[in-house]
Amino acid sequence: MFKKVLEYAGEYRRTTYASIAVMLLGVLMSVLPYFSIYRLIAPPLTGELANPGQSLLWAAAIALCGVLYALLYVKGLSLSHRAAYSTLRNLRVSLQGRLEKQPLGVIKEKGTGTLKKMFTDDIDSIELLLAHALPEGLANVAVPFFVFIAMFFVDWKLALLSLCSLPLGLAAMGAMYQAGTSKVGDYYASARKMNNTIVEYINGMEVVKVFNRDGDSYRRFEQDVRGYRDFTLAWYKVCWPWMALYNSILPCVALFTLPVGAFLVLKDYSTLPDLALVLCMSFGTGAPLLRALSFLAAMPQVSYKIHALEQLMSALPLAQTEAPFSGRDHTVTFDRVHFAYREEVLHGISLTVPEGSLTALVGESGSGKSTLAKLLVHYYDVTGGAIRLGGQDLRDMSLQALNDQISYVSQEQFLFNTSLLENIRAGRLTATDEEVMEAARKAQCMEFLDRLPEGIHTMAGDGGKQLSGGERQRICLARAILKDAPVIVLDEATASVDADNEQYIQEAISELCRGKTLLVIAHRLHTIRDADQILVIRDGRIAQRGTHDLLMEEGGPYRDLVSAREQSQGWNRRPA
Ligand SMILES: Nc1ncnc2c1ncn2[C@@H]1O[C@H](COP(=O)(O)OP(=O)(O)OP(=O)(O)O)[C@@H](O)[C@H]1O
Repeated sequence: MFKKVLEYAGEYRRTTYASIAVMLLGVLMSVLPYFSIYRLIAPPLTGELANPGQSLLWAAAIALCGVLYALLYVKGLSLSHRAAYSTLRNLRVSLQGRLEKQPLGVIKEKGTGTLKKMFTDDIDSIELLLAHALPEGLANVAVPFFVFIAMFFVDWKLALLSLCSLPLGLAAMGAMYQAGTSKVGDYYASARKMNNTIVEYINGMEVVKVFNRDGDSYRRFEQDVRGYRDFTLAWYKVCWPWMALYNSILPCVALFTLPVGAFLVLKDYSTLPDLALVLCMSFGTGAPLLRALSFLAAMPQVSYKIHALEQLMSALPLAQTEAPFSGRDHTVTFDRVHFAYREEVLHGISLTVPEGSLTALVGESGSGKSTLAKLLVHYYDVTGGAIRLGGQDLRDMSLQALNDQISYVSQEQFLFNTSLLENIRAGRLTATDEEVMEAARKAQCMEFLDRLPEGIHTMAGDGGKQLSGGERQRICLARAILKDAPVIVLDEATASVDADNEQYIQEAISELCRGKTLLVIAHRLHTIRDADQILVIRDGRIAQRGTHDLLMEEGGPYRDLVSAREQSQGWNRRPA
């Protein structure tokens, strides 16, 4: 466990070792006074006359050790914390680097709560390991270890007696570990669940209020918070008895030494001064052992978190190379593509979107349309087959190279809490203010930007909450227009917007799509009547393909879909 974490210490590994050395000296200073005490009480035991000068010297040594212990302890802690927090920083940067290489879809599935917990709380908990358990724990175990060895040179029988409590204490500690490990998984899972629920509860508050789901939502919240409490208590409950046992047995190094040692002295197997010395040494080891133990209780939890972090870090990265895009054109090809989240949802999809053409995907909810779009923008790796852009497999180019060629306009429109100008500029960071304004104009944003007090310099608010859904959509379209990628993947918004907004959005989309290779997930069928090709997706397979006229004439799933939509929303809309 220490080794794994120390790999991230980098240049601070030496600082960690220095902190261990300083702590070792510190703990030694906390044990030496017991030797001085022995020197103070030894003369009467050996029948020597006490020397006041020497006694004063031993007393001064006790005080000096106390001062040195405090100084070394502070220095050791300052070194260990410097090393620990630098290692935590390295861990966070490394985790971010690994996550960046993993498929975006996989990252999103983990949930904001879980990821936030890993980045903050879980990594923070490793501080206990690096700043305390490693330097303090090690020093507090090492010094008693050497003291026990020294005891053997004094009197091996008495030394053995003072070690007698160790096996009992260690057995109790082992039992605690075993019991704790069996529960820590449940505890950790419940913490993760609670985190995700809290994040979801906060994010979904608006929906909860609108649909009067306060009761339901609160019940789930309450249930997961209660679950966390129950699992935590269950975990503590199995650990507490063993903790109490080893905490009381282990430091009692005089448990056997005092009664049995006195018997040995009476029987002349040992001497009184040796017994006094061994007892002093034993008492000296009690406090460091207790301190070392205080860290042990948390170790199963820390170990579990390190394991979870390792798992996250070692998840398969997205298949990609460093190569730039070198496709011959921007024709998109799906070649017998299979894909599974857990169960397979796409079963051998083959399709071609010729450069400069519009292909529309239609189908019932859950048929696999969004998954196809996400695969094209490489949110996930296909589980079978291949997706090519201009003949080049997506896995044979870097994600950045692919991103330069494709704009994905999804239903989730995320705006950063910065100015609208900067939000649009995110499409092409090198764009001038004039170019951003031009993109905003093309995306029909001026209509609402002119109404805002600070125009395009208005702050978007947390997640773009200052704007209406339609306005947010247009800002995102402006971003895509500015990016000007040759391939556009458009997941049409299902959320209904008012007629004015819809007209603006359709105009922005037309501007964005002019002359591009287009894959559109169409929820409103009237918008794709002029598509070069319409694919009807059903249960992860292509059920029908052709133009609108051809498919209407042919009959089958497409015509059924059109009739169903006609019935539900009317067909008298203007084509895009
Ligand atoms: N992250 C995920 N994890 C597991 N299963 C998923 C995930 N996302 C989608 N699915 C499943 O994959 C199947 C296809 O989903 P997909 O979102 O591609 O359908 P869709 O046709 O785009 O639906 P809609 O029109 O409602 O957006 C569905 O059965 C869905 O439940």
